[in-house]
Amino acid sequence: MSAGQLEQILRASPVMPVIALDRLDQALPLAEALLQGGISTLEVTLRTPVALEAIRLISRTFPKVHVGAGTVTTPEALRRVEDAGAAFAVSPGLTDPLVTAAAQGAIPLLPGVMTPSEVMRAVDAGFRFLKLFPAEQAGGLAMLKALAGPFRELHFCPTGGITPASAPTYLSQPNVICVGGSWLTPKASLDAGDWKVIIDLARQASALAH
Ligand SMILES: O=C(O)C(=O)C[C@H](O)[C@H](O)COP(=O)(O)O
Repeated sequence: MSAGQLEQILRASPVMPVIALDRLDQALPLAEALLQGGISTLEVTLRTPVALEAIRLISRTFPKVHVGAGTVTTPEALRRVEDAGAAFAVSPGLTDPLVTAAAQGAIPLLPGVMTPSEVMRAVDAGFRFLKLFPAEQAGGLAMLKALAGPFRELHFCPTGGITPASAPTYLSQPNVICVGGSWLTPKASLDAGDWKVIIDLARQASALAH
């Protein structure tokens, strides 16, 4: 696990698109559209059967893209995404087996937390970059402000319920390194192959200040 590597990846784009791909042929045009719009870090969730192949394809084709794997909940999933070429992994939470697997693995993990005790557990395990998930339900901005008191050295990527309207306020919080969201990749645009919509959404998102 390398915190420096993860920091560089998370700082690369203010918004990390959270992606669920239904078809493998969407992977490359989508990565290209996001890149054209200025977004170079993306999270392909393991929610669909083509996710692993999509990660493999994107990482081989676009060395400049930091392609991460989302919904990594088990050591086995972590090994599989590493083999597929993922640059990092994201989990909605954190378990003891995942802590062990991340420590032994070669790619950094961004674990999910939503309470102070979960934050403390993640810190004990050596993590400094955390995903606040589900961000809005966990208390959103007010929660992040409260966490900044006792946990000064931590950086969060809030994800879950964030919108283009709320993203700038989240990003203005000193303890927010980037935000995650699915709004950059609407299913209808993916299905229609409407890459222009996605380029525009990515342009707007990449123009947001960190
Ligand atoms: O599947 C996972 O592991 C996830 O990471 C969940 C995502 O973070 C949220 O589904 C994104 O939420 P929205 O932006 O509100 O759509």
